[in-house]
Amino acid sequence: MKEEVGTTAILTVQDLNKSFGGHQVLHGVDFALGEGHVVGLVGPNGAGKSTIMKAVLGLIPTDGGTITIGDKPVSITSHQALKDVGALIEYPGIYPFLTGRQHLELYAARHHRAQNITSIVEALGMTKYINVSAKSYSLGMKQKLGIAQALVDHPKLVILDEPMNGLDPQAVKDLRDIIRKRAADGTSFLISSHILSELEKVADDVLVLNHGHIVQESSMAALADAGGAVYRIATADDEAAVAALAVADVTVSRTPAGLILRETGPDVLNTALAALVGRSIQIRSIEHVHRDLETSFLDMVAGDGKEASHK
Ligand SMILES: Nc1ncnc2c1ncn2[C@@H]1O[C@H](COP(=O)(O)OP(=O)(O)OP(=O)(O)O)[C@@H](O)[C@H]1O
Repeated sequence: MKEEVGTTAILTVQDLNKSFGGHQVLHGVDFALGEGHVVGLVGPNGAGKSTIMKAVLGLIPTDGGTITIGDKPVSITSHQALKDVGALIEYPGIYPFLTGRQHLELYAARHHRAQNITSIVEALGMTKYINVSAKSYSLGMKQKLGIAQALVDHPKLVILDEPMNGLDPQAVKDLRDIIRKRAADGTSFLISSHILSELEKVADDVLVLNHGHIVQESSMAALADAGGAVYRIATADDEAAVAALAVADVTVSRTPAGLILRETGPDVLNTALAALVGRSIQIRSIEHVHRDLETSFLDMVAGDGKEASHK
């Protein structure tokens, strides 16, 4: 029978702090992950995503705060709670002379071992090479094996750090289907990814981390609805455009795809266009963009050097 998916927290992180040397990388991080929920952890490079995941897995010492899985604490010296946790952090641990199947046999401890292995191998499309030694695996094949290792034993909590790295589109879809199916059966997921469009398809909630602070914690739907309309403006000279907009008191985020303008008031778009036209800056295109995770994310981490924010 299908397990009932409730709101019980399977993972609770409270006031987590972490420094490396004198550099504090996590500042009072708090969040909870409910049973059957898929939470996306996003943030710029170096924001502290992997550090959170390593702390949750008891792989690194922390500088205060508590981590609880189920009702048991986790720390560098307390790993009992991790029995029911599957994880892929940074790079999959691969032994070149073992076959894929032999790897999975190391991780599949429970009843229905052979059946669990066959099922994850099929779900991730690994059947053709699962009996071949892993030294011949491509980057994507190794990544799939790492994901399979995390999932094969049907853990209650799964932590995946950049799981889509190196996966082809079919494998990305296969992974998405597995995550949604397992979540529907009560498995909880914490997933970091820079591929925000993919994360958006699979996560229920999102945590945005910036410089070690959680700057936003929201359901994916609420995030998409938050704020006003968003426009992407392509100009012939973005640098000059940013300067002209600053003079006009308009805030934009600068991205490789153009300037992202958020409609924070009724006249913002008109003011921006007037400022650009007034300085004879050629406008190549203007597009009303769907307010997705990417635009929300760019707004939230704006002001970090690449983005231009003027008041
Ligand atoms: N072992 C370590 N020793 C010293 N500094 C570290 C160590 N591990 C991480 N850091 C630092 O901690 C900060 C957070 O790193 P972390 O790997 O958690 O970021 P991230 O959000 O996962 O980044 P990315 O998106 O690039 O993977 C960075 O400034 C990083 O240099």
